[in-house]
Amino acid sequence: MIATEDQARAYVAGLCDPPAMERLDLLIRALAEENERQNLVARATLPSVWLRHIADSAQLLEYVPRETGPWLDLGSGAGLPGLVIAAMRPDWPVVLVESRRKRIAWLERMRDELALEHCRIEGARLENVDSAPVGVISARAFAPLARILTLSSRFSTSETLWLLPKGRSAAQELQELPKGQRSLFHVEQSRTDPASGIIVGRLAGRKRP
Ligand SMILES: C[S@@+](CC[C@H](N)C(=O)[O-])C[C@H]1O[C@@H](n2cnc3c(N)ncnc32)[C@H](O)[C@@H]1O
Repeated sequence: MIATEDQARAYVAGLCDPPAMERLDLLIRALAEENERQNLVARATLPSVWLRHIADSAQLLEYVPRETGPWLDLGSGAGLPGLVIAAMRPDWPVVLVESRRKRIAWLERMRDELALEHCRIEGARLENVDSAPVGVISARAFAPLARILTLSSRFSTSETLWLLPKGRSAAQELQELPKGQRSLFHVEQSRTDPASGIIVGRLAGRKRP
């Protein structure tokens, strides 16, 4: 389990190269500044930003050993986990969906400052984003599991990997799914919080067109 800021930074450094760590350092500095203008993350979490936000996001890469098609991050907000993934894997196509105007502006600015050419911001409600098959769907603190699946299944094929950090409600939310869907997912323990879970799985049936 990763428990301290030093451990979190070392863990993330093990998952990316030194230029990516420089991008993350820049992102963290900008996040602290921008958080004075808009509430991107809870202020109390900033002293443990590596643990609570960066490593918490970066751990999703352990489930994605190589690029498998666009990574779609729903309700990116501050850029968690999507912008962190894009900063660590700048060659991968990453799409950040966010509907709030100030957050869209923040994500666009960071995409430009970090020179993330393969990162695209969809500044719209997810419901209005055109369907296209993706390799990974992530969503942190976006919506209840059943609603995420209802809103986002149109982006998924049988090969799409769903990575849904769910905090302490992971097992409960999974239990509430209809049995057929429930069996497609399981809960992995978060590396940054022993009580938190990440719902991981693939939907059956739809082949990539
Ligand atoms: C609670 S925040 C979580 C942000 C980020 N994922 C994190 O973990 O810090 C949820 C975000 O989803 C965005 N959002 C909510 N509903 C949305 C929708 N239908 N389409 C696009 N974005 C949406 C909100 O504007 C907000 O920034």
